[in-house]
Order: sequence, then structure tokens, then C-alpha cells
Amino acid sequence: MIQAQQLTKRYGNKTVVDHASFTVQPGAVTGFLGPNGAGKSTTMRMIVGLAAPTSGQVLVNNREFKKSQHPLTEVGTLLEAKSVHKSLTPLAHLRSMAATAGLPNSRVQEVLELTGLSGVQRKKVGGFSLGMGQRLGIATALLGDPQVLILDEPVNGLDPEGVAWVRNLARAQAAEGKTVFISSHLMSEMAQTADHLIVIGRGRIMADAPISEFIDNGLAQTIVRAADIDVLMNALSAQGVQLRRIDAQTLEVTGPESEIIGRRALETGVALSELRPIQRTLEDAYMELTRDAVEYNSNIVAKHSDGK
Ligand SMILES: Nc1ncnc2c1ncn2[C@@H]1O[C@H](COP(=O)(O)OP(=O)(O)OP(=O)(O)O)[C@@H](O)[C@H]1O
Repeated sequence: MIQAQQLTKRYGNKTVVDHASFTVQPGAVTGFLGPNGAGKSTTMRMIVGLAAPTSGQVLVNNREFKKSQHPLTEVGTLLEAKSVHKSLTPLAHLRSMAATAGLPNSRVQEVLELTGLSGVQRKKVGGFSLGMGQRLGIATALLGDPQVLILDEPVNGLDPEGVAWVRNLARAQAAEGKTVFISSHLMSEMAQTADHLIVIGRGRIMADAPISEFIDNGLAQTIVRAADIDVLMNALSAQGVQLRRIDAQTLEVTGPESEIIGRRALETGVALSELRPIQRTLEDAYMELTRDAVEYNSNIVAKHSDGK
């Protein structure tokens, strides 16, 4: 379990992580989602003591991780681009890591197999593709069979097969009761992997909920079309209902379910030519949540490239 309380990190006068409080539970995959620059990596680095919080605290299994005597068997991490020396082989790298942590060589063979690297265990890492490098990073994270796995953008650079492999691995680890915390800026990927989502934007926690609730919390939206749409518009206006005119006969209604709108139309004698619920995908919900939290959005880039 990971517990952050009012976790804050400032670099100079920039607050990168802003009073973040959340709990990552064991036995589930928790997705840590946010746009580029939202503070995901910094939060993960604070969890394992690679960055010191400016204020607040974070505990791993009820203790500060930097005080751990057995780091590899408590937390497995994939945090940044490989730091494995190019001339090393996966076998040599994993064996030296295992030796440092007092783990048997048999465990090295297990993780090589688990990550599909057995066939290249004696090849130099320098010649590895990005995907193979990621697999080696994950093999290193799994070496101590840790209770907690923290993977920062593990599918970056992986092909679809690699993405599916990471997903299955994460799910299998969670099924064994492990705490699995995975960051990504892609909702589509997290939607298929995570049980629970924590969304961060500009260093602040913007949502923290099971994936199902995440979408259910969104308000229903319906496209309604009728010749006398004005009559229906009046009948629908009430507190909590948002109405947006799309054209002379079309309205977007946010708030009530389509069924209620249909009933209201019947009561007021308005013949509908269309009543269409808008299916909000997880991607939509995420975009809505983080719309104002994107550090470098395309408008800003466009303005700069115009030289204005
Ligand atoms: N050591 C540092 N010194 C100064 N600023 C930093 C440092 N590390 C990160 N930042 C800034 O903190 C902000 C958050 O960065 P962070 O890497 O945590 O975000 P992220 O959500 O992981 O983004 P990405 O998906 O792009 O990796 C960024 O604006 C980044 O430039």
C-alpha cells in the first residue's frame, strides 16, 4: 500500500506536486494518469525517496521507503530510461543486482523467462530495442518479487504485443495481491489495464476513483431534435440542466437522462425527430477533467510558432 498525505514538491517557485493525498491499494492495478508535466514522475520519485518532498509525506507499507533495509524485495520500480551499461548483458546486469540484494541466481532465470528475455540473456544491452530495454527494466523491477510495483510509463515505445504483455503482467501481479501503480498519459491504455484511477493535473489530484465510477460520475448528455425545439427548451429549463443550442432545431441537453427528456417532450406535445444519448468514453471524461491542466497545450504552441 502507498499512502501520500499532502505531498508537495516545489522546484524554485514552481509547485510541481501540490498537496497530493491518495492511497494506492494492494490487490489492484492503479493507473496514475495525467498530461505531460502533470507531476507523475515527480510523485513516483518521492514515493521511493529519489526526490525529497518539500512538505507532506508518503509511506510505503506504513514506512518511509528510503529507510528500507531490503529495497528490491519491497518495491520494484521502473522509473526512467535505462541506466544499464551498454556493454552488459541482461544476465550479468540481473545477476549483479540479485547478488547485491542477496537473491539467488534462480530468481534471475525466473524473471528472464517472465519478461521473455531468456533468448537474449547473453546479448549486449547496447543493441537492444526500446521495447527490449523496457522489458529488462521490468525484469529488474520484478527481481525481488516485491509487494509494490511502481512503473512510470512502462509501455512507452512498446509495440501492441508489448503493451498487451505489460497489461497482463500488471494484472497478474495485482491478482497475487501486489500493489501495482502505473503512470501513463494515455487514458485508452489505462482503461484496459487499471481497476482504479488517480488523475493528476498541474500537480493536483483531480480524480481518485474506481474506473467504473470515473465515467459514471459524468453527467448524461443527449442530442435532441424537434421542429418546435423552443417549446421543449422552455419545458426543460430547470436547475442543474444545461442547454446548448446547436442549430435551429437541435439542442444539446446536459443533466437529465434521455428517457426523462423524451417524457417531457411527450407531456409538452413536442414531436421529436431525434433523441440521441451521447456516449461519453473514458477518454472524453479524462479530457474534460484535465482540459485546463495541460501544461503545454496546442494553442500555446501554435501562438509561439506564429511568433506572436
Ligand atoms: N529536477 C527538476 N527541477 C526542476 N523542475 C523539474 C524537475 N523535475 C521535474 N520538473 C518539472 O516538474 C513538472 C512535472 O514533471 P514530471 O516529470 O513529474 O511530470 P510528468 O507528469 O511525469 O510528465 P511526463 O509525462 O512528461 O513525464 C514539469 O514541469 C517538469 O519540468
